[in-house]
Amino acid sequence: MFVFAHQSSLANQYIAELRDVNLQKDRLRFRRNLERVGELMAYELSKVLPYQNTKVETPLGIAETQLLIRQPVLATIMRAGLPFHQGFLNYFDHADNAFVGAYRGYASDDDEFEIEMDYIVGPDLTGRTLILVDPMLATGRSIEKVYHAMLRYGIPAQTHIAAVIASPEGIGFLQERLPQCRLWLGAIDERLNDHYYIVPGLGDAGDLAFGPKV
Ligand SMILES: O=P(O)(O)OC[C@H]1O[C@H](OP(=O)(O)OP(=O)(O)O)[C@H](O)[C@@H]1O
Ligand SMILES: O=c1cc[nH]c(=O)[nH]1
Ligand SMILES: [Mg+2]
Repeated sequence: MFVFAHQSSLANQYIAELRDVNLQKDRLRFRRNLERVGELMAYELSKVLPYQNTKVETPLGIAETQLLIRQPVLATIMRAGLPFHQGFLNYFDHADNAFVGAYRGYASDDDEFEIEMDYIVGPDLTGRTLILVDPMLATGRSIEKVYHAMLRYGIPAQTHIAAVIASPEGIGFLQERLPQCRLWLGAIDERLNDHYYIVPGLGDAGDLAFGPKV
């Protein structure tokens, strides 16, 4: 498991700004910070992907380098995942992409919910590197449901899960249910509250990025 908060870097400043209740009023900055964390996390993740030796022709000769054998598939969950996804896509700029519409559906007045999923589109995943990106890993139920739904497009060679803020409960859930997936996290917080929100977390990432919904 990789965690930005376990080492010193600028990523922690961007995450601090995402959490800051005053800076959150600036939606553009909130979205851009999700994107910036996505960019930095994409770079860290790129270090464990397979590369091949390659030659590139310059105006003056031939340079030897290593390039990714194949670009990954980036998959995200709307809404909050969109700016984070864009950060990954800025760096994996030739990636293929998948999008999923999934959200917490509340049946009644209580806090219990089912993950509703009503839109999914993606490329053939057979043998690919799949990176599931969603800024909030709370209970882990959204990611788990989306991972299984994605398998209709084929079995990936490896799967990475990227989140900005995670709860210990969500991490434990995914480690039990999806032990084959590698986790890339910005920070691990204290706990979930009674509404299954991460504490201290940052609040509702989708609303902060795009505005309240009814
Ligand atoms: O780990 P979980 O308990 O499943 O919760 C995490 C989910 O909650 C958020 O989305 P939300 O349902 O708020 O939708 P939104 O992005 O449209 O606001 C977040 O982006 C995750 O998808
Ligand atoms: O803390 C949380 C949990 C789920 N979704 C969010 O946006 N925040
Ligand atoms: Mg939300």
